[in-house]
Amino acid sequence: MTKLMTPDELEAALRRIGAERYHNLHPFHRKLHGGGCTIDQVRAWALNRYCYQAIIPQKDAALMARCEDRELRREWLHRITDHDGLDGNEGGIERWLVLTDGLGFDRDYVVGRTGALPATRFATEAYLHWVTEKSLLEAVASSLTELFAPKLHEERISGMLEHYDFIDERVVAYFRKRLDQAPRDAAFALDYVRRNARTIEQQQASLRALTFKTEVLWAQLDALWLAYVEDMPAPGAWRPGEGMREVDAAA
Ligand SMILES: O=C(O)c1cc(C(=O)O)c2c(n1)C(=O)C(=O)c1cc(C(=O)O)[nH]c1-2
Repeated sequence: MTKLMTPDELEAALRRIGAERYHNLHPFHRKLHGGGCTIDQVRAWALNRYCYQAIIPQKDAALMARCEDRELRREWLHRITDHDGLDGNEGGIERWLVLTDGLGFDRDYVVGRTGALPATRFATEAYLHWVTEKSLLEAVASSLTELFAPKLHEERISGMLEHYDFIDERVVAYFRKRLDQAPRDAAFALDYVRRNARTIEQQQASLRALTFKTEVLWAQLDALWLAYVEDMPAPGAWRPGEGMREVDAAA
């Protein structure tokens, strides 16, 4: 029978979900970080992943819109500016576009998302809907995949710099920045869930939220694999050569 957990037991159960389900385990990531991707597979990944980047500040705004606790809003606010930028800070979305620039994409094509796989759009939109519709606790818990992100980002930075001559420091800047941002955000969210999941139902809902989020991430990589490793892109999805800046397309 499910029993009430102590905060430490709850944290251990959350971390187990990460150990078993986080997308660092996905074969596409192993291929990407190990140097096994072609430049077009890296392009497909960066183009699709833009959809995730774009939805993050929207889901953070949705979370804040339903939040009556001023302290929580104050703490959550910087997540939006981390991505959208403010004043002198260019923001994570801009840094992501530096990555897609480095891969030769036309910015309007990336931002327009018309070349993204349908499954990528559905998965990222599902995250926004989840945060909009579920309890605040579940919305916060769904961000906890970030507990596991820094290790993955480190692997990505070193693996991609080592294996691909088209990747340099400028284009991995997005991930370097997340190495500072993600641990701070994840520590806050973890503490929030530890303190606020006080009933069996709340604890189980928090675990389900984190599981759901690992599925949002996993489904995106399944779709990439099918489309660009197995060569089955959906009709209308990006094909190599499309959406490039003219100078790169001609090169
Ligand atoms: O590259 C990755 O594997 C990865 C994963 C995740 C994640 O685990 O959700 C995030 C990010 N990156 C990321 O860059 C990011 O800004 C971010 C925000 C969030 C969130 O749920 O609020 N997750 C993630």
